Amino acid sequence: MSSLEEMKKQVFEANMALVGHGLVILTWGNVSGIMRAEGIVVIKPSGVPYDEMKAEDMVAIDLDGNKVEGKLKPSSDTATHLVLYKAFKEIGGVAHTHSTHGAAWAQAGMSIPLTGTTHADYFSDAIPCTRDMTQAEIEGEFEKTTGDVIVETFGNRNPMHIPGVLVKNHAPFTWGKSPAEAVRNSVVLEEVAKMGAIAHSLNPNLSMNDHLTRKHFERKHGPNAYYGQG
Ligand SMILES: O=C(CO)[C@@H](O)[C@@H](O)COP(=O)(O)O
Repeated sequence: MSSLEEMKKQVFEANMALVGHGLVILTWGNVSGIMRAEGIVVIKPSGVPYDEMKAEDMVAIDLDGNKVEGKLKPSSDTATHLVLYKAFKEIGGVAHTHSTHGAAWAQAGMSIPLTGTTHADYFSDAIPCTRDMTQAEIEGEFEKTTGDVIVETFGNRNPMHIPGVLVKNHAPFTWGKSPAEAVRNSVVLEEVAKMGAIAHSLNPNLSMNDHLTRKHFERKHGPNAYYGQG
């Protein structure tokens, strides 16, 4: 199996895992993976029902968005994925879902606060919500700008320490070292979004002390990983 065929298989399995975890319905969402040495991104085809999708349907594009292999049209979110790969050099996979609770926090325009150890095990801080896009941005290259606004939201923070974001009035994007890890982070994001929504409705004044957060995050990611030192 060539490295491209292997990546198409990985990306296909990751997209099917979105369905398996109940994170997408119809044709919503998408997962991609990057072959950095070859400068190729493999992504889900646009508008294809998951129950009709095959590994060979995955589309290969270069970092400028030009199709290099595949019969179908790449996902409509391709430009967003490409911005993230160019800005976040450590990531190997990107996932986008419209998972209910994550999309609800995005529609509310609220970051998911860090108030639980489940959250702290995977995200070292609140899961941020991006700012509003300007009218010019909305009317311009919307998908590329969606990526730009995500990158702007992170500033110089380590994206591997907060491997996900809520795009305001849209939905979550997550990433990781591989397509499978990006999907794992989408699963966690949806779970902590659900927990956060319930906790917030019970007590709007949620809090969590830094030491507990730091202990849990460093347990998973090693000493000094907290606050992006790792
Ligand atoms: O976010 C959206 C649309 O808002 C997309 O994820 C969703 O429609 C899936 O599009 P693709 O089938 O990947 O082109």
